[in-house]
Amino acid sequence: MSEPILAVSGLNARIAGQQVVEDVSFTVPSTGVTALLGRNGVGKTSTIKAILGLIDRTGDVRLAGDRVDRMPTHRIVQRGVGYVPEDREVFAGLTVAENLRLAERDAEPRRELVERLFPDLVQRKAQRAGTLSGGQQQMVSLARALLNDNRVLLVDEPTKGLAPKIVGEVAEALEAVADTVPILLVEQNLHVVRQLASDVVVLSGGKVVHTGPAAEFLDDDDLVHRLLGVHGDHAASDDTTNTTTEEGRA
Ligand SMILES: Nc1ncnc2c1ncn2[C@@H]1O[C@H](COP(=O)(O)OP(=O)(O)OP(=O)(O)O)[C@@H](O)[C@H]1O
Repeated sequence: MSEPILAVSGLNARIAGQQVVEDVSFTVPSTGVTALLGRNGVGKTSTIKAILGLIDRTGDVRLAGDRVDRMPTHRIVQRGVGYVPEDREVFAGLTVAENLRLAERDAEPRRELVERLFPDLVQRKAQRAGTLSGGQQQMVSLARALLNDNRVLLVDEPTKGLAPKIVGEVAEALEAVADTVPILLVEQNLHVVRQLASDVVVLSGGKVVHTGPAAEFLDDDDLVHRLLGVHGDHAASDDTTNTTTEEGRA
């Protein structure tokens, strides 16, 4: 197997004096989607922020074998770690085109690729981003990360709060994006995990409690229920597939 694009080892992070990431170790293969799963508040977002140096952390983080854990965030981003944050963070008062232009870091941004994957954004380039739907804002956020020649994308809950039809559209876009760059994906919707992910890393209480192939994990209903508090994605009812429901919200 080729070298992982991202290797996290013994990662620890604290927020406001509380340890939110504890001795976390996992790898992200150089192709495909790796899903970072867990109930609400287990430290998924904090793990991503710790990798990026957005919160204080200790531990070993390697990008294609090179240590990046002592670098400030902007250097890590320059090295090719793209971040699509949970709240999308589009500039509401700027147009779609302006939002995209601001994100261009490389001398030769991949505009054709973005236009091919997000034709709707081309149609809406003069529209102010604040007037877009949640799904469209998510596309802007993904497109911004894709403009640059990133080596890995960290994508945090891209389908959160979106209507089911739009969830499908965002998942399709992610699938196309994943053909061009490996992704570490925080995702609560297990249908989306099933569709996209080859591997899963499951957190509980800031620690890794399971890693392995995605299909194997999702097929193990008892394990899914124990670790996520929901039933697997092949269970009968749709509303049992999102870990923000049921005990997952505890
Ligand atoms: N700014 C903050 N101040 C204090 N505590 C925080 C802050 N951000 C996160 N936490 C705490 O850190 C822990 C981990 O939060 P984190 O957002 O990483 O979890 P998560 O798994 O991403 O959750 P969710 O699924 O709800 O997004 C939680 O206990 C949370 O309450």
